[in-house]
Amino acid sequence: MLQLTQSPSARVLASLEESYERCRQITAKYSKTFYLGTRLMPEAKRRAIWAIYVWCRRTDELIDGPQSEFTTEETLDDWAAHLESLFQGQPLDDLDVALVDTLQRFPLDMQPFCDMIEGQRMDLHRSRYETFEELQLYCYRVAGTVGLMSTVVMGIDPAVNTAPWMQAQPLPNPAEEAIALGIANQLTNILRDIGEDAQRGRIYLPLEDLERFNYSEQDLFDNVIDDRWRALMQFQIQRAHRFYESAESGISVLSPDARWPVWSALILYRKILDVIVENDYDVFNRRAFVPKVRKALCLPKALLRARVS
Ligand SMILES: CC(C)=CCC/C(C)=C/CC/C(C)=C/CC/C(C)=C/[C@@H]1[C@@H](COP(=O)(O)OP(=O)(O)O)[C@]1(C)CC/C=C(\C)CC/C=C(\C)CCC=C(C)C
Ligand SMILES: Nc1ncnc2c1ncn2[C@@H]1O[C@H](COP(=O)(O)OP(=O)(O)OP(=O)(O)O)[C@@H](O)[C@H]1O
Ligand SMILES: [Mn+2]
Repeated sequence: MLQLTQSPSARVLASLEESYERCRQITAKYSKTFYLGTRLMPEAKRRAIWAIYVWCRRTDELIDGPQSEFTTEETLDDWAAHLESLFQGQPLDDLDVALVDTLQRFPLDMQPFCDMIEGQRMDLHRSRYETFEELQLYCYRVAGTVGLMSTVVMGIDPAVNTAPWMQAQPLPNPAEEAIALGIANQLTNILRDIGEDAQRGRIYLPLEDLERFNYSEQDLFDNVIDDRWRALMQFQIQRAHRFYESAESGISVLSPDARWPVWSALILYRKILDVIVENDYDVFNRRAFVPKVRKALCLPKALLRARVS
């Protein structure tokens, strides 16, 4: 049984190897898609992504996990203080050891980590979003931030800037594209989990969109699947596709050894949208997931995209 919550104690912390190994196991257990993506990366980068994954997962679990009923503003303040300690090079528990090492190896900025904690704070206070603009801020905080963190680890291809007249230019920074991919993933995640979230009284779909399609909150809680719902879902799915599209050009700026992993994660996570359509938009009674074999079949396509673009 993997444990995500740990209390600091006076005992000796895990070794670096043990800590990274636990991060690997947790990533493998919690996210088949992203774990698969990391398996395609060189060792040093994949280990760093596992360490970041675990910190993100632990942050998410404060709000979504089994202990979440005990999470308050203060819990998140403590978690932010814990984060500062990590950035000062001080691990407080076994899982921190890998992240502190990662922070020493890669020039990660603390801001996206803080922003993610603020995203979780939004979940503490609200269960509705009036407009897409409000939802987009939430998506940036809980997922766009992951794009920013991951980009630092994956690195930028120095060859992108090799023309003589460009030599004085700084390396390009595909931050917007990285954020767009995070938002696309989060929108997908929201669509997949509509039923589950409704059971917790949560609606992430912007209320302005529900209104536009003349579909009420009560319809959603009653799991009504009709033409209004299908049209509303098509609209949401199209929006997510647009974010995936705007992320694509950023991948060719990344270090070549990161392109296949990111294309794979993009294609596989995006496929969840296709499965929702195949399930006739029933996100209430069926969980949209991409079967293992179908995932494997996508990998050559991702490799091709990574090579040609
Ligand atoms: C292959 C690769 C680089 C992956 C990055 C893996 C990573 C560090 C993921 C962290 C995920 C995490 C636990 C975030 C906490 C908040 C949260 C839960 C966000 C949702 C993830 C869903 O994960 P999952 O399907 O396991 O969720 P369930 O528990 O099943 O509900 C999110 C949907 C956000 C994921 C966002 C990303 C992975 C960012 C993607 C962007 C990049 C990798 C940047 C690429 C760069 C350019 C230039 C395009
Ligand atoms: N149809 C399903 N019904 C119920 N539970 C499922 C179903 N499909 C998957 N699960 C379980 O739900 C959890 C999350 O499923 P999911 O398909 O999202 O896998 P994942 O590991 O999170 O991968 P991904 O990164 O692709 O989201 C997994 O533990 C999985 O065993
Ligand atoms: Mn998942």
